[in-house]
Amino acid sequence: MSDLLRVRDLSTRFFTEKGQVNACESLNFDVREEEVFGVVGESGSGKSVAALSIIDLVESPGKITSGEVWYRNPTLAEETKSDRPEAVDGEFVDIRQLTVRERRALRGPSFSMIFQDPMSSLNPSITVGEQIAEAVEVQKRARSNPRSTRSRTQGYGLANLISSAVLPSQDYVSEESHAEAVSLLEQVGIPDPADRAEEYPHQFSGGMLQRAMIAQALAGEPDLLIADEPTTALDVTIQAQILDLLRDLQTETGMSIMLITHNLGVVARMCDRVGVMYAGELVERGSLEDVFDRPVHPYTKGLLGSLPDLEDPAPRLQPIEGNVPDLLDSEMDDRCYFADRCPKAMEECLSHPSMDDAGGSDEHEARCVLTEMEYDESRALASDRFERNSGTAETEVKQND
Ligand SMILES: Nc1ncnc2c1ncn2[C@@H]1O[C@H](COP(=O)(O)OP(=O)(O)OP(=O)(O)O)[C@@H](O)[C@H]1O
Ligand code: NI
Repeated sequence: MSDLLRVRDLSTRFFTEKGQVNACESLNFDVREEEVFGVVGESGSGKSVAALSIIDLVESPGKITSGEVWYRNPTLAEETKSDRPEAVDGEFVDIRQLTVRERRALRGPSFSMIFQDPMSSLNPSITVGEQIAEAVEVQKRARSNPRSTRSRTQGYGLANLISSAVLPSQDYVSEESHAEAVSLLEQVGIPDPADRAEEYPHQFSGGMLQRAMIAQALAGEPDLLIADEPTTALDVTIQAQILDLLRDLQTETGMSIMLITHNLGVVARMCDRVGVMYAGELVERGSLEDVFDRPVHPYTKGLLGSLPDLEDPAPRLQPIEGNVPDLLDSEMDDRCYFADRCPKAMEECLSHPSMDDAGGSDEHEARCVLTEMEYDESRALASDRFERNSGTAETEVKQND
């Protein structure tokens, strides 16, 4: 399969009172068409910020500070080529070079996102059917417009304007959109969809709400669905049902899914390829088999640790001693961020390891010196030695400032 998305050197920072937080540091990865790409890592490793950065939903004090997000869309590429050739590479468009409006217009028909908490996407005071019908309506305006992207922006803006300011939303949703909403509810496995469409979110169970949110996200027929811990809040049986649903929908629609999760059982069950994040960076990526059966990075190995049984949907990441650093730029030394927790840290780990980023989506890569050398016990960093070293490094940084 060819790539749908090529993320290059994407960095996102939060400018806080404590200082600059490097939440995502020069991310490089591809998402192929029709695949499920998993992103795993401990809490605070930057998974959600990475997702939000792709669809341009990072909020202040956060800011995308660099990088490119190349999205394969021949129509958009054709439209963009004439006035912004530098934003186009063959059938790919760097969405970071589009205007805010243009990027916003891609939400729905190109990218949509679902979250752990369905109520972050659903409005409690509007019936479920109505909300999904609105999403359908927005999409229809976009599609009916021949000059899709730029007009799509206007269509989307207009729909928003009408729904939010001029008319109550119920008035502009056509019968047809309503019928489509019902069929979407049916598609995501909601029984009696016509009746359930008339209900409000609070009348739905957790699993049904999750399905409704998925239906809403599908209304735009997105090329990429980003699912951020979509099943974490659900009990195990419902989790499995929702994951099966996502897998089935992926197959039916041919969309790609970027699945963010703590749960390695979920990754094993769902994903074709995996990226492992640590301290704002991708530290390993490759096919599910590469990463799970032949992990290179000690962090990945640590996560996989004593993973009991991949069939068991419950396993969580194994706790590794120590914590994810808090990603404050001033406190991040120029060395492997995992070194102080790593059982295989060596002298070489006192400089920051690189990862081969030019490699395409077929490559298995890890950000670790162990890709270049065998572990050598005589070069091991004793923990006191390590602390002394990192202390020195920090002092040096401060003196340079
Ligand atoms: N609004 C914000 N202001 C300041 N820092 C933030 C903000 N949002 C996220 N961060 C920081 O960015 C880093 C990455 O956070 P992110 O939410 O992406 O982690 P995550 O891997 O998704 O974790 P979790 O598994 O807990 O959801 C963290 O250090 C977090 O503190
Ligand atoms: Ni998160």
